[in-house]
Amino acid sequence: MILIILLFFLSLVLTFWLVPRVLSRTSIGHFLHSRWRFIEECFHTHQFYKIPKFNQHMQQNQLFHRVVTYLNSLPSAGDLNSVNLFSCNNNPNEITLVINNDQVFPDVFLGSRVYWTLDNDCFVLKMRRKEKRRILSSYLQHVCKIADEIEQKGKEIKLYINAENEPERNGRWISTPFKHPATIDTAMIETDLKNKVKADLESFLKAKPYYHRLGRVWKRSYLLYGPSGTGKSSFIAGMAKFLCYDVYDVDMSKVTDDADLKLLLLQTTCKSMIVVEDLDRYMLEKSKSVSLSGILNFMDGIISSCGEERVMIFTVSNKEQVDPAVLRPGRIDFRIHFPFCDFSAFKNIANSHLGIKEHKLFPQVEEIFQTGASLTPAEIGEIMVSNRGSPTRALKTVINALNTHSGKTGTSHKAITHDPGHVSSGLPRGPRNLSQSGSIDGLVDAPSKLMHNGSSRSVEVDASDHSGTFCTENFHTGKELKNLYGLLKNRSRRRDGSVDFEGEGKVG
Ligand SMILES: Nc1ncnc2c1ncn2[C@@H]1O[C@H](COP(=O)(O)OP(=O)(O)OP(=O)(O)O)[C@@H](O)[C@H]1O
Ligand SMILES: [Mg+2]
Repeated sequence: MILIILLFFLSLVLTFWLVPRVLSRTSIGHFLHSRWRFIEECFHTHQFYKIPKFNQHMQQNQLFHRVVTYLNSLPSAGDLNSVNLFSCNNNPNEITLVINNDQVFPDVFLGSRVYWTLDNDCFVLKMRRKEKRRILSSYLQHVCKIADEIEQKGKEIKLYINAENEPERNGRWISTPFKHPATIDTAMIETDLKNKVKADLESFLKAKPYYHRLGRVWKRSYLLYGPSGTGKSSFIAGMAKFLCYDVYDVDMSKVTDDADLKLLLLQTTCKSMIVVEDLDRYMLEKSKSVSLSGILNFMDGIISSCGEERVMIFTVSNKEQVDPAVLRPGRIDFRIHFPFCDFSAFKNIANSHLGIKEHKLFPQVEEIFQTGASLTPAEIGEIMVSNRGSPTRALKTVINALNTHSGKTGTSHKAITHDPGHVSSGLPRGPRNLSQSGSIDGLVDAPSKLMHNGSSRSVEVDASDHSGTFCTENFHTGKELKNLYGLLKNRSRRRDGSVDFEGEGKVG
């Protein structure tokens, strides 16, 4: 009796556990499954649609390529018995999978099963006749949409800059591949804020029907504001890469008049990012060639409806200096503040640049931050890059630089905010005297040590002249000298009181 019960249980286990597992993990299961599908399909009549690679004039059929991209993206692509694998010259790491002539590629859409086969240079789509009305058109739209999204993600981004307005030039934009290494994730702003921006961009990408239902142009505008060197331009690069949009960087100094600005906009493409940097500074210029009304129309005028799916980005140091009409919703939809570094931002930079999460000097750094001292992410990053061989030396250099900012008066830059008079009176955030101690001042001091070395000018900065903690660096190129100049310029901008000291990053 016991034996019978045991045998019964054994047969149950075999039937319901072992057999399905064996079948699902071996080719027997696959074979039986496909035979069953074949038999099932025999009871239906089918409709066939051909998608040839070329038309009668031997021009490429874009739908054919979209189908290739789409089929490649399906998870079932890997289940086929045999496929051809290709990689292209442009990107050898990208493997493309192309089905064989004799392969059947199944797909499911809205609960219906469809089949793709490749017949020489022609895809054949097979679906049940009774279902074609319900799914054919929406299925093909789905194929195109997915393929376009994939292509958009994989495409090489381009940076366009507006050239001088010369009659013989064909178009106003010159392009170059955009290879900026920054991403939204590498930006030195709060993680929450990064996630908000990503979510906002993602929802914008999907919002075409929504915008159209409202009768609005499908575009979104961002204002990035904050002092120089806080990472605004790098963030723009990250946003462009996130969207996979080409970037049109408008150099306002090359725009000849309002009409020229309109023309530039007309010559941009959809799915692009239009960037105008330092708008506040441009608007303060006395002899500017574009009027306020020209800028307002560019941002949200009738002309902005020529071309869709565009993101516009404007950067300013001080948004208070910008006409409120420029900042109204529609012209600016999302504001991102780029503040000076606080201790938490400092720790992120130390982690990314030096690979340290903790250090015995951190409490000292924190203490100085609490006095209100701070540097821009660019300044801290630069010190860390220069001293990356020694975290201790890097941190000591940061401490020196922070002390130089706040130590002597104990006044924070936040305190200065409310008293613009102080800003121009040369208090802590102003440019430091060349003879002051501190590593960055060491850099500033460098021009006095310019050395002529053949055709290249070499600037040697000697640590021992100052705090003794500064990393010795040689500056050989004009670009590096320009960086030095940039640091000087950053300081003098702060003296102008043109920066916005609002404290923590926030979304407007
Ligand atoms: N995540 C980062 N980590 C380290 N350095 C960074 C980071 N982001 C930007 N930087 C550096 O900081 C410097 C300033 O960045 P960026 O040019 O983006 O600032 P900005 O706010 O646009 O300045 P400006 O207003 O002067 O144009 C650059 O040299 C850049 O390489
Ligand atoms: Mg910038």
